[in-house]
Amino acid sequence: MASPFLFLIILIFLPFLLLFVVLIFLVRPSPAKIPIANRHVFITGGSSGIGFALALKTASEGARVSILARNRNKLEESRKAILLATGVEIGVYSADVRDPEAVQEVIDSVGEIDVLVVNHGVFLPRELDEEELEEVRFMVEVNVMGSFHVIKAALKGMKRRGTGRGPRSIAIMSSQAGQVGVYGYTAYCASKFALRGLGEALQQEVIEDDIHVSIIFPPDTKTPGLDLENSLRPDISRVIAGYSVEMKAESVAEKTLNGIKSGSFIVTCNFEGLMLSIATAGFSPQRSYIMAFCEILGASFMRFVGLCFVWNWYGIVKNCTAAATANKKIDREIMNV
Ligand SMILES: NC(=O)C1=CN([C@@H]2O[C@H](COP(=O)(O)OP(=O)(O)OC[C@H]3O[C@@H](n4cnc5c(N)ncnc54)[C@H](OP(=O)(O)O)[C@@H]3O)[C@@H](O)[C@H]2O)C=CC1
Ligand SMILES: CCCCCCCCCCCCCCCC(=O)[C@@H](N)CO
Repeated sequence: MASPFLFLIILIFLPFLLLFVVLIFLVRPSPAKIPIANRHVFITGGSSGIGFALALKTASEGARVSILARNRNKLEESRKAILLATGVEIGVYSADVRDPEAVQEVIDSVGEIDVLVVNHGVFLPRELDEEELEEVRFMVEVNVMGSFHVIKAALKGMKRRGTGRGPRSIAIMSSQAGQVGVYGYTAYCASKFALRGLGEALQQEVIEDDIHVSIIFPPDTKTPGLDLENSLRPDISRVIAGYSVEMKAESVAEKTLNGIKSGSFIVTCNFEGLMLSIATAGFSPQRSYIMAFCEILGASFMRFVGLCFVWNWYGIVKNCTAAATANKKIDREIMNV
């Protein structure tokens, strides 16, 4: 006869077990695997940082790779570097993603795309009050409209419903600043949050074409873009972003590629990112019943953790602002003497 203790254990775990079984049947879309070898991968912003690391990685895994960016010299350098490292010749194309015709022309010229990586992006962190509207418009136009131009230009060719070409992927580079509002990033956060909405809606529209959307949420990543950003960044932004560990571009590229291959909708890059994805799961599609299980069990606890972080960040904002005001006062006193 089973002991009462065993009975109790079963009783406690039964609901979890049931939930798990339900989730196996509930999660949508159904699992998908995206092959990379011998397929055409098209990467915007592939001449620098994360995009370059991804171009290198996909080329070394046997994909045909094309990259798009503005600066021809950087494109050429990337082509040479990848040829040297892998022996693979990639295609390089110069266009500004803000120019829909130029983007369309490039995409029409490269042939069928199997994996589209919308990775280009610009970031100029500054308090909104200090930022020119021109800079806000620049970030929104490149990060949001630029992504629309690229996706729209590629979509018709990628769709071709029922052509038996195998599953295709559209991967979009957001940021942890697309999951969390961060001081000094009003425009950038707006642009990166926007990409999530774009991706969630788009996945419903393209699922029947066997196209699988992934959104990647990296933390600070060591790239030329970050070096430039660091020269502008308000201190408070630096402190808040510092709560998520900085990564190397190669590691982010590796996470990105694994996410694409497994057809994951939300792709996280480090531990903090994984926690953020549980805290912000919302109504996003989820293929993995294991992740769905973690999201359900983690939801309320992660909300509590999130509130603790927010408490801490508001404290930082208060202290830094008080310190800055005090400094100004001292400056004024010194000057008055
Ligand atoms: N580095 C980081 O800390 C993080 C970055 N991200 C995101 O990852 C992506 C890549 O970032 P990262 O590697 O750091 O960036 P980099 O600044 O190192 O590279 C940006 C790439 O995008 C291209 N690009 C920029 N503007 C345009 C444009 N108007 N038209 C076409 N191409 C353009 C650049 O080439 P060119 O200038 O020649 O056009 C370059 O190839 C971005 O979307 C960024 O928001 C997300 C989280 C963290
Ligand atoms: C246990 C739960 C942990 C939660 C930790 C939360 C940390 C949030 C940090 C947000 C970081 C935003 C980085 C933006 C990087 C980026 O996109 C730029 N480098 C480009 O501008």
